[in-house]
Amino acid sequence: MRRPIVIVPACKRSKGDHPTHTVQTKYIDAVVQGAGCMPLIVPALGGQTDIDAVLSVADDVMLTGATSNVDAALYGQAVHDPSLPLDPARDATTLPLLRAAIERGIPLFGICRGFQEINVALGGTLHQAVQEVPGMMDHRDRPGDPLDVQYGPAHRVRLAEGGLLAGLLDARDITVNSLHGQGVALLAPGLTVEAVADDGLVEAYTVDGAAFALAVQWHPEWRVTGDAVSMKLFHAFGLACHSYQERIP
Ligand SMILES: N[C@@H](CCC(=O)NCCCC(=O)O)C(=O)O
Repeated sequence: MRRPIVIVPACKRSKGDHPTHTVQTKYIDAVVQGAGCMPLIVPALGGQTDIDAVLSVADDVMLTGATSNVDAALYGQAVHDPSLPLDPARDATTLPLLRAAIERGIPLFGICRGFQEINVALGGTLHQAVQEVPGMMDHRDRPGDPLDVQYGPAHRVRLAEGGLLAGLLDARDITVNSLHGQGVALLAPGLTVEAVADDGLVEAYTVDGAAFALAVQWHPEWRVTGDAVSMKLFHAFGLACHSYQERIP
């Protein structure tokens, strides 16, 4: 049997003078080495995307992280810091795509920006600058640090008792990396919290009623094969893809 196909929507960003559609290699490698699946990159075509065509070949959808922010207009707010990058082409691709995937029961895995996209797509909102919210930690990385430091352990998250993650990881809490300035403010209806940081920020959730629809604010794709927790997450994700593939001819 062929490997399950994981749809990975790209970011649209300029490389010099040329607009490009890009996905970071670590996400692609994690799908192959962590989940045992075949990634299929989909360009950020926005409204030109034929969602039926894309999902007709999908056994899963994985939404990656990105330095760009989800446009605050999508949850009814003005952009707080206009100096930070946006990616409207990605927003216009991923939000309708993930809604359709959820409606069809296609497994979904969101990471960082992907975690934020799902929340916004389903009616939630974001803190645009978590570090400016009284009582909240600064969840950002320092771009000048070496990557090993940026993606290194940053803070504890407490896993929801009886939740998917607590069962999957057989743990009450784990330490995660942290590279985000935005975060969940209002959790969308139909999402169940799976993990929270010590400052109360939601760090993971699942979509109610879905066979597998998990989103995490941290980065389990980072050097996935060297991290037991990350491998458990991607292995579970891969099993969900195989189950979906076997269920749908
Ligand atoms: N821009 C959002 C999301 C942050 C995010 O996805 N960070 C990771 C970027 C690099 C990578 O993909 O590893 C925010 O700041 O909250």
